Amino acid sequence: MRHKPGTFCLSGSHTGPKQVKIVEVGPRDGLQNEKHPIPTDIKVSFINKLSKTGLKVIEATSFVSPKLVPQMADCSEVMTKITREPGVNYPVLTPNLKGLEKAISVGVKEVAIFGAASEAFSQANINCSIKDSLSRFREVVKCAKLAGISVRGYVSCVLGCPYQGEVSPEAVAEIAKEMYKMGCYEISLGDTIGVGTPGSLIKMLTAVRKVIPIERLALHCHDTYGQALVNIYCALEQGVKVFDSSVSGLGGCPFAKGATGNVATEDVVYMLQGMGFHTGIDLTNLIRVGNYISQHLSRPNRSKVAVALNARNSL
Ligand SMILES: CC(C)(COP(=O)([O-])OP(=O)([O-])OC[C@H]1O[C@@H](n2cnc3c(N)ncnc32)[C@H](O)[C@@H]1OP(=O)([O-])[O-])[C@@H](O)C(=O)NCCC(=O)NCCSC(=O)C[C@@](C)(O)CC(=O)[O-]
Repeated sequence: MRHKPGTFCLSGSHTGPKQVKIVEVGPRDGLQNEKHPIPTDIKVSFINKLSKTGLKVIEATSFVSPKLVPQMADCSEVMTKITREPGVNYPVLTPNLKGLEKAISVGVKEVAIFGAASEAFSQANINCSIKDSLSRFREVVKCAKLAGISVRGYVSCVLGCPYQGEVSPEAVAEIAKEMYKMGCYEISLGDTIGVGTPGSLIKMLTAVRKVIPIERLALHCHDTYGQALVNIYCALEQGVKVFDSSVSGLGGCPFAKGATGNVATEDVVYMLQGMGFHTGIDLTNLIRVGNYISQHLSRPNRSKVAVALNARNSL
């Protein structure tokens, strides 16, 4: 059941299934930009702990150039060492066939391709034009499907680009449509630098939902300008039911200077649970995992909910 925009009901009188999917991107987006090498065993233990919180999707790592993103150089080892819990999905990023082949060799069951709605960001991030990226992605999707692997698509810079500034909703819709047509089962719309507001978000979603069913869309918010939760609320009202987030608000893209972490999973779960949505996630346990990785990174937990509950309950 889909709400008509504007008819979403906070009070709980809505009778449809109040389900949402959270895609935890902490181990990948959260850690990829960390300057100091994080030992593989810490990453593995982080993922294993996340697997016990009720999260159903944990993006574990990325199969990208180790020269460009050294923190993800141990991708194969991470995938080999983690304990894969039944019912939990561990997707990884694969920008090209080389990444896909490596991922397949360690038993990955789902991959994500990642493009951008901005030409400048595409060049900076994956070293090719949008047009060339789409040809690359078509090959990746084709081979993944032959191997029985599902593919998610990311579109970066959907609400603004660190290099070119404004990005038109039509440009976002165009690349999202191409990724959906080539066989991505879900398209995650990334506010890479966290500049979006409900105003720009609604314009962008209005364009994208004309070409892709809303239930196939996910929202991926960085919280640089503190707009992530309100944007998620707004997307919920529009009918989006999949949200990417990072425990403890970890995150950042090496190719998007100044962008801060993703919205904190703890904050998203707290808001959704308060609205009566079923997430299946144990918030207390999740906060403990956020504390664990924050301690390892020698920094405070960046989730407001975690900070509040840590102070109250000594978690
Ligand atoms: C995309 C490429 C690979 C193209 O890189 P390229 O330079 O065009 O590729 P190439 O085929 O010319 O290869 C160059 C070198 O990279 C190696 N190489 C090539 N491919 C791979 C691979 N898969 N795995 C391991 N190594 C690889 C390849 O073997 C070669 O090594 P050399 O001969 O120089 O020693 C490169 O530009 C790259 O890795 N970029 C990193 C992109 C990245 O990880 N960005 C961060 C993630 S995206 C993100 O954070 C945004 C998102 C998803 O969260 C959503 C949002 O917030 O908006």
